[in-house]
Amino acid sequence: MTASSVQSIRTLDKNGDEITSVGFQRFGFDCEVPLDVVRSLYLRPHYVITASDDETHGVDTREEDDHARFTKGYSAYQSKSIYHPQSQSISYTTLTRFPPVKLLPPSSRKRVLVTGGAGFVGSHLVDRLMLLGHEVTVLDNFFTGSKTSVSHWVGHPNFELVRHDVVEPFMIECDQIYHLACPASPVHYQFNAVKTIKTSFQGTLNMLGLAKRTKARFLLTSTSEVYGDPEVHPQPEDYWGHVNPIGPRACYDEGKRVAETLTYGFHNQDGVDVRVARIFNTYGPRMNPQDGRVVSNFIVQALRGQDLTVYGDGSQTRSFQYIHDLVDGLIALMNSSDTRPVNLGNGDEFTILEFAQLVRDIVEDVQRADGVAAPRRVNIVHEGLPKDDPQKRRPDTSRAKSSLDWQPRWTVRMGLEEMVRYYKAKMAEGSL
Ligand SMILES: O=c1ccn([C@@H]2O[C@H](COP(=O)(O)OP(=O)(O)O[C@H]3OC[C@@H](O)[C@H](O)[C@H]3O)[C@@H](O)[C@H]2O)c(=O)[nH]1
Repeated sequence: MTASSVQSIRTLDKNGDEITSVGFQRFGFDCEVPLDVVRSLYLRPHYVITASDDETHGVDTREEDDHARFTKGYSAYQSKSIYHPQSQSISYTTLTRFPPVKLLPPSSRKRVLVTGGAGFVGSHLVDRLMLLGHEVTVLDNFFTGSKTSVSHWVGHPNFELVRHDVVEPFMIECDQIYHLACPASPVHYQFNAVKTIKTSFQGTLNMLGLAKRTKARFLLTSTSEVYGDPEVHPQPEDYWGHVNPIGPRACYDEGKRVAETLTYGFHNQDGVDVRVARIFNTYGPRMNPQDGRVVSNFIVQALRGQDLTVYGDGSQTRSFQYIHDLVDGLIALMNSSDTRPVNLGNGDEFTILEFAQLVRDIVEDVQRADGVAAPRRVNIVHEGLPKDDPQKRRPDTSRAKSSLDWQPRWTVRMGLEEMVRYYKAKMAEGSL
C-alpha cells in the first residue's frame, strides 16, 4: 500500500492549522519529528495485516488501507505480523529494520535514562528521543508498563531495555535522567499503597543519587495531584495544595510531594541539576485500558456499546492534555534552565459529564467515518464518587508559556479522535 493511493486524515490544531509534526526547537535542542512517523509507532506497530477467513486468500486490504491513511507509507520498517481472527492468534515477525533515526554527532548525542520508559508517557518520550538520535536506556519493572510499548526499539543499537525496579539502586553512565517510574492511575497506585509511596520516595532517592554521581541532569515527573483537592483555581505552581495526608490518594499525592522535597534537597545541598514537571491529566494511545482512568474507560465503554460510567453527578472538572503536547513540554523543560516546578497541562476544562458526552459524540463520528451508518447511542450512567476525588482541576500554565515558550497545540477533539482509532485497532487485533 503506497501513501498516495489512500486518502489521508487531517489533524488540525487549536488555530485550525494542520499539524504535520510534533516538537520544536528550544534551548538549542531540536525535538521536531513528522507526525506520521511518531504515529506509525503506535497505530498498530506490530502488525499491518489481518488474515482473511480463508487464510490462503491473503489479507484484509480495507484494514491495510485504514492503517495507511494514518501512517502514510511510513510502515515500511514495521513488522508485518499476521493476525488470525479465527484462532485469535498472531504470528509475529522479527523486526529487522527500525524507523530511521537522526544521525547526531557525539557532541549533541545524549545518553538518556528514562525510568518508567515502558509506561504510557514514558514510551512516547522514548519514541521521540530515539527518533531524534539519542541513546536511550529504559528502566521498567513492568508493573503498569508493557514491553510491547517499546518493543519496536528492542535490538536497535541506540536502545537498551532493562527490567529493574527503581526501589533498588541502579548504576549507569548518563547525561539526562527522566524519572517517571511510579504507578499513576488511582486504581493502580491504590492497589498497593505502601509500594507506591516506597517507589516515590526510595525510587527518587536512588535516581537522585545516580544523578549526583554522574552529574546528570535530573527531571522528576511530579503531578497535579500535589495540589490535592485545590482551593485555588486554576492552580499555579506557587499554590501549596490541599492534600489529605491519610486519605486513599495520599500514597501518590504525598509520595510525589516528598519526591519533590527530595529533589530540591539534592539541588540545594549537593548542587544536582534538577527539573520538576507537574503533569496534569494526560491521555493518548498506549494508555492502559484497564487502568480505570476516565478517558480510557469512556472510549472503551463507548466502542463496546456499554454505558459510560460517570462517578458522582459529573460536576467535577478536569483538563485533558494530549500526549504529544506533554512530551514537547517535558523535553523543553529538561533542556531549559528553569529549576522551578512547572505545570504541564491543557487549560481546556470540562465537567466529567460534559466530557462523557463529548467522548460519546466523537466515538460515533469516528464510527460513521468508518462506514457504520447508524452507530448505537450508549447511555450515561452514574456511579459512586471515589473518596477525596478532586472537585476542580485546571493548570495555570503561564510559567510554562513564559519560561519554555510552550503551550498545548492539540485540541481535545483531535486527540480523542486519534485515541479512538488506536483502541479500535486494538479491538480489531483482538488484544482489547
Ligand atoms: O469511569 C470513570 C473514571 C473516572 N471518572 C472520574 O473522572 C475524573 C478523572 O479521573 P481519572 O482517574 O482519569 O484521573 P484523576 O484526575 O482522578 O487522577 C489523575 O490525576 C492526574 C495524574 O497525575 C494521574 O494520572 C491521575 O492520578 C475523576 O473525577 C473520576 O472520578 C469517572 O467519572 N468515570
